[in-house]
Amino acid sequence: MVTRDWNYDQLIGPTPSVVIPTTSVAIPTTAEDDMQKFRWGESTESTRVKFIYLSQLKLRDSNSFYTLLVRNMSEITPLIYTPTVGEACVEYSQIYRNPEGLFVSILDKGSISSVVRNWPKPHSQARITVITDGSRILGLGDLGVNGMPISIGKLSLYIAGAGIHPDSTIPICLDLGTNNERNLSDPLYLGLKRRRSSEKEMTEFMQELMEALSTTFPRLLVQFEDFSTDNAFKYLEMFRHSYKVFNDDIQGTGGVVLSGFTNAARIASKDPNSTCPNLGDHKVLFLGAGSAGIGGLSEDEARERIWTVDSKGIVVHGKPGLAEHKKYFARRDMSLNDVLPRSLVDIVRLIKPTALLGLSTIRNAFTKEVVEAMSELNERPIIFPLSNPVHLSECDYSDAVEWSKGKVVFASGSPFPKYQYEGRTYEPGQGNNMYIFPGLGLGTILCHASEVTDSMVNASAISLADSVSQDEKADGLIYPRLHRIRDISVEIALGTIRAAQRAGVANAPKLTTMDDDQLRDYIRCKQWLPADGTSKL
Ligand SMILES: NC(=O)C1=CN([C@@H]2O[C@H](COP(=O)(O)OP(=O)(O)OC[C@H]3O[C@@H](n4cnc5c(N)ncnc54)[C@H](O)[C@@H]3O)[C@@H](O)[C@H]2O)C=CC1
Ligand SMILES: CC(=O)C(=O)O
Ligand SMILES: [Mg+2]
Repeated sequence: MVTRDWNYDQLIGPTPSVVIPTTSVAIPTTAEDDMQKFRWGESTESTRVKFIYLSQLKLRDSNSFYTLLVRNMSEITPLIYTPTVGEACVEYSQIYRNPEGLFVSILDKGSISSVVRNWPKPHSQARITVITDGSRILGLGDLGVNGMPISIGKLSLYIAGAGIHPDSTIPICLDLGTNNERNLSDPLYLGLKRRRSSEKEMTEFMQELMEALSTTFPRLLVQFEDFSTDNAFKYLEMFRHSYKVFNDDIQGTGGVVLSGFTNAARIASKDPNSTCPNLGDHKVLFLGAGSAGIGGLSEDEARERIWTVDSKGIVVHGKPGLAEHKKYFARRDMSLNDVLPRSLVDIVRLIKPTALLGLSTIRNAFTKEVVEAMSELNERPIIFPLSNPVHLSECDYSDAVEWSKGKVVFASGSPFPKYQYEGRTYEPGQGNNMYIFPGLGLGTILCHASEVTDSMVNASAISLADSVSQDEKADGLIYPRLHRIRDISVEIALGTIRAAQRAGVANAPKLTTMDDDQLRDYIRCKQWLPADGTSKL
């Protein structure tokens, strides 16, 4: 007999009654306690139960759920998004309780249109879908249909962080098979027990899917999420000029990294208020050359200042079999015949970067030696371990502070707690695309953009960088605090709309006649708030 691992009986029962006070709501343990548990990704039974509880609350009383989320973004986000969502994905077939999104299977090929038409909410209201094929969920690899909570979690952030109406969102997970042996042999696995489709079959499927979605939901913006790197680049290129689509891991991550790096460079230049830090003084080393490491930074000047390192060492031009997406940043000033260092610390000593960014999924890749080498080279070393979830982070915040003696300018993909060092409290940044996609999506939707251009992504990054307040700057932050996400999303949407207008892809003429303050007000009044429950988007 097949048994499920956990006893969830306590979670079944009447609708949880949650009283929403006018001030912040306390969850059973303190956020600080939870943050300690998230350290090293030790997602406890307690955080899992909270994930399930919150999912159930959303289904039964979505108004209370979103009120709780909007009023407690910093505390609740780690429970519905990284790191807890990673654990939820791994265990999704075990903890599955109710349908929350749309599964489209390779077996539906030929009749995808009739499947998407089953979506039970009004089709004319659909505005945004997050689609994953589950092939690279965070840094956890191929999880197949267990990737559904990623689409759900990202859309919860659209709703709470940008003010998109819940009924305008469609979480989608594609079932194209899985190459994950654990799933294939798990009797409870919810997806197809077959290996992933061939490239040809998948491409035909994707073409049919995009056609079906755009016909059924004419105003839908598509966010591709957590596709394996080869497919992430391939389908973005294939569809970006014919449908409203962007790839969060390539473009959203590019935007959030550019934004955080710009502010970090301001700090490193000792002028946090400078409008234009001299980025030409910087050298950036990326550990990880996948979709997240390569995306978004395609300026010619930037190419000279960027080195990428993959599992085989520094990525050098002319290497036989080099993946297409790695070629752009492959170094031309190094040759395959050079004897190049292999260890990261030796690479750091050779290149002397001002910034070290991790998108490698290698836990603890930024060792004490590496951080010390960065600190010897730089007065304010910029170190961003961006891999998710927490237990795959290249470096822990407390270690980065200790090893750099408090000099580090730090942002991680998943949240770390503040850290006390020599009588001072240090606060980390969270360099996660969750800061970009809600505002980028909101702006794209509001101006009826026909496509998402690189200039719109760049504008979203600049708006995010400029959103850091004077107080936040005084505290050494390079990203705004998360509780301000709705206001930040307004600024990002504004930047996105203006860029869409300049690029000639916006289709809402009345927005062009508004000045920036009028446009801000317009965006704000379009944001859905759980309390009033009205449909605005
Ligand atoms: N903070 C954020 O907003 C985001 C973070 N990510 C995270 O970035 C990570 C990578 O994502 P993708 O680029 O899509 O994955 P990927 O699997 O395509 O790329 C991983 C890269 O790391 C390299 N790598 C693996 N082992 C290595 C080693 N021992 N030494 C050096 N390099 C090594 C690989 O060669 C590859 O280039 C994931 O953990 C993901 O969660 C992804 C998107 C956004
Ligand atoms: C944050 C995100 O999109 C990722 O880790 O894949
Ligand atoms: Mg992602």
